Amino acid sequence: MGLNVKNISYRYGKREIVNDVSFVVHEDEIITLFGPSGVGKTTILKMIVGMLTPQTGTIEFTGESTRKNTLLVFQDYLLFPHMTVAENIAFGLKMRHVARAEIDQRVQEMVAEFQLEGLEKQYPAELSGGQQQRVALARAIILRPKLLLLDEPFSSLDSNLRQQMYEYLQRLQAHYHFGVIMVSHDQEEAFLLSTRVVVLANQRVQQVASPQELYAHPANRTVADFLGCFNYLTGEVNGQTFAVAGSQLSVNNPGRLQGTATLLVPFVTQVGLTTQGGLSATVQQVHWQPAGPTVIFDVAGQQLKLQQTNFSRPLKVGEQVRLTLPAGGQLLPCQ
Ligand SMILES: Nc1ncnc2c1ncn2[C@@H]1O[C@H](COP(=O)(O)OP(=O)(O)OP(=O)(O)O)[C@@H](O)[C@H]1O
Repeated sequence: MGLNVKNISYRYGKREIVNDVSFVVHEDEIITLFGPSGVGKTTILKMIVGMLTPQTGTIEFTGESTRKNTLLVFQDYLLFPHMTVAENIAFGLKMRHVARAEIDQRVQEMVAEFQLEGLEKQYPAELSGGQQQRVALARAIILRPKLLLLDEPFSSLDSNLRQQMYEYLQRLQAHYHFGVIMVSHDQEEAFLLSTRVVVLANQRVQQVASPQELYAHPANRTVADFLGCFNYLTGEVNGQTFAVAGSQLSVNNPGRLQGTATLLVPFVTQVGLTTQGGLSATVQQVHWQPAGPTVIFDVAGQQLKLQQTNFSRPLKVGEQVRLTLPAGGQLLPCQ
């Protein structure tokens, strides 16, 4: 089961929303469409379920997935206000004329899965946001979708309830086996839940990668900026070395880069202190945090922020240090 989205484009009137977007969803994956507001994430979901037709490109369902067993759950739940919890959950099966006894048994299964016991006869207005969200998911999962599309499903929930919903989603996915395409602009959520993330910006797919890969190797400056967790050190490339502030660093030079370039240094890079060589820096600020201090260095006028967990000794504001960065850092063209 899965999905193959190939080169789709969509315009509202003359306004281009998405252009040449491609990605695949494999069996049992959680894919997140991740990008700034208005980039076209909901538009892509609507094309997948057939509410909109792409002006170019194709959307192919593979394996057991079909458009019929693909369900879209909207951000605002859209529960029927005049129906009880049990009636809301049963609704889709009723529409499919499933036998009463089977409906009752499957509703009970969903009520148990989503811990909605005792709420079966309540109306949506009598439920908390988290309970409403569970009913909305139960109402979709009872139909045994092969692909579940979730449009910012957890955005209205506080962080504790979100954590609970993540657990529900992962547990249910493992139990009932369906692929998920989720829309989010919450990075923590996208990274925590997704097998792969589709990063969208400027009408296009910028990168499709696992959270780990995105973090280690953002494809370009747009992705790095959107992730927002990198320093950019500008210097000069010479072969496999990179000179910044009079220090030579070993880098992962893709070969085509020469001259001025930017070294990506993730905030969480673990650096060492040395007395010889390394990168010369001045400690500008030190902020205590439970997982280790965040230290801001000045590197010849460029700022380097590191969320370090294991400096070999406490650092003092104003002191000069020499830092050893891990070899093989990623260079991007200078912008
Ligand atoms: N029916 C419509 N007619 C014209 N423009 C529309 C229509 N629906 C959406 N748009 C525009 O298309 C763009 C993409 O909308 P879409 O809802 O797909 O973005 P999104 O990435 O899901 O945004 P958000 O994260 O804010 O939900 C937006 O600029 C929106 O204003």
